Amino acid sequence: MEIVLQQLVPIPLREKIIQQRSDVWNSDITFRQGRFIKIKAPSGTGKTTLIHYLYNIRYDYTGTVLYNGKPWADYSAEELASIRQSKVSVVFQDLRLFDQLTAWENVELKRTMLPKPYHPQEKIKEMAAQLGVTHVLQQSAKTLSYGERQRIAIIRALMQPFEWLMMDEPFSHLDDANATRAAQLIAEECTARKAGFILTDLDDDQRFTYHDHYHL
Ligand SMILES: Nc1ncnc2c1ncn2[C@@H]1O[C@H](COP(=O)(O)OP(=O)(O)OP(=O)(O)O)[C@@H](O)[C@H]1O
Repeated sequence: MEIVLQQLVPIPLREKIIQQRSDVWNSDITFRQGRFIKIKAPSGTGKTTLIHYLYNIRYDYTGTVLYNGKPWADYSAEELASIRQSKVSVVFQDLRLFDQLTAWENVELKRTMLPKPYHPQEKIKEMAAQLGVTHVLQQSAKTLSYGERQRIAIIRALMQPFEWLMMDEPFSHLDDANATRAAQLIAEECTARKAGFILTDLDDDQRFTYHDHYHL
């Protein structure tokens, strides 16, 4: 199980990329399941763009992204929906919580997407306690601080089964202690599923033992 990038170049960034060296853009690389992969890049070099290509919600690129040997473009809408329910989970930089729902409802919605949930409901409480967000679970998501929203988005992403977990600067608004606890939880969940983990960040991140490092 792998994700392969072949000569991927974002059309809006084409000029910039041609002038600079990148491990990812305009290269052939393979992300393998089970590995922890760090993608480091300064602001504005395309971390969010890359995550959107890997999750197949943005298509303004040349080159190819192959998921398990098949280009994203060749998957049907039904196949893509199924992949997002059980194979690929994501924490976007803008988190994308449903503001009109409570934090709990945001997580529960994801947990119950499949008829047979991956985690029991008690797991939400357990993870919320670990990440110090028990007291906000019944609050509407729009009233949460950004750091609380980040922790809820992380818990939400861990509720579904997945072979790949992608996170775009997931700790940007967390203090060190909470980031460390979140990283521990993420690593445990990825290891239990033998999943691949892709994290983008501005800095060197010491919270995971990465197998692969790339500079965007
Ligand atoms: N649809 C678009 N059209 C034109 N330019 C775009 C488009 N989307 C992104 N860009 C530009 O591409 C560059 C990379 O954007 P992106 O959000 O992927 O960067 P990033 O590395 O995630 O940045 P940050 O660390 O600040 O979040 C930016 O200069 C942005 O302005």
